Amino acid sequence: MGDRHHDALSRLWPSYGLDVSSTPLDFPALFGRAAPLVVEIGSGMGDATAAMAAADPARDYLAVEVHVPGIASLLSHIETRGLRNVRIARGDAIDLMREMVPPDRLAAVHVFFPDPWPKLKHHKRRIIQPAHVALLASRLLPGSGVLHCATDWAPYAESMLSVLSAEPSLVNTADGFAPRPPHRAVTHFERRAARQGRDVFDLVFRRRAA
Ligand SMILES: C[S@@+](CC[C@H](N)C(=O)[O-])C[C@H]1O[C@@H](n2cnc3c(N)ncnc32)[C@H](O)[C@@H]1O
Repeated sequence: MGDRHHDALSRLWPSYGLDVSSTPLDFPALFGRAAPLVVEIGSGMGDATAAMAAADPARDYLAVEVHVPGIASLLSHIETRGLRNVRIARGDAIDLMREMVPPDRLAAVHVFFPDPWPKLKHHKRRIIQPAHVALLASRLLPGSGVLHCATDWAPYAESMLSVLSAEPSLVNTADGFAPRPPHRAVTHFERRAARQGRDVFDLVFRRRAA
C-alpha cells in the first residue's frame, strides 16, 4: 500500500470506516441524516463508488470490502472529492447484509465485477448464488429497491441471470440482460474488459411489492 493510502487509512478510518460485526447499523447516526441508501458490495479501489456517490448526493453509499488497500484508496477518494455521503465497512458483505442491515431498507444493492471464481469447485465462493440473493433481496425496499449486478465474465453473467430470475421476490427490469445504465461508473475492470474485447453484462432486478 502506498504512503498516500496508508496515511488516508490512519487519518480517515475513524470518521468514515467501520468493521463488520453483529451489531445492527443506525444509518441516520452513521451518515448524519436520513436518506435513501445504496450498499456497494466489493468496492475494490473505490473509484466507481466515489464517482457514483459524487454524482448522486441525495443518496448515501455504504461500501463493503475485505481488501484493505482498496479501503484506503476509497478513503483517499472521499477526502479528495469531499464526499459526505460515503462510508466503508471492512469485512464480509454477506455478514454485513445479514447482521447489520435490516430488511426492507435499501434503495439499491450494487455488485459490480465480483470475483468470478471460474472453477466449478469454487462456485460456492461466488457472491451471486441463490441463498445470498434471497438475503440481498430481503434487504431491498419492497416495490422499488434494485439489485444491480455487472460482470465481464460471460459464464458468470449467465449464472447470475438464472439465479436472479429464479428468486421469487425479484423481477427483471429488462428482457434478459439490461442496457448499461448511464449512472454506472466505468471501473478498471470494465476498461480491461474493453481492451481485451470482452462484453460487459448488466443485470437490473427490482424487488416485488410485498
Ligand atoms: C474483481 S473486484 C471488483 C471491484 C470493483 N467493484 C470494481 O468494479 O472495480 C471484486 C472485489 O470484491 C471484493 N470482495 C470479494 N468478496 C467479498 C466479500 N465477501 N465481501 C466484501 N468484499 C468482497 C474483493 O476484495 C475485490 O476487491
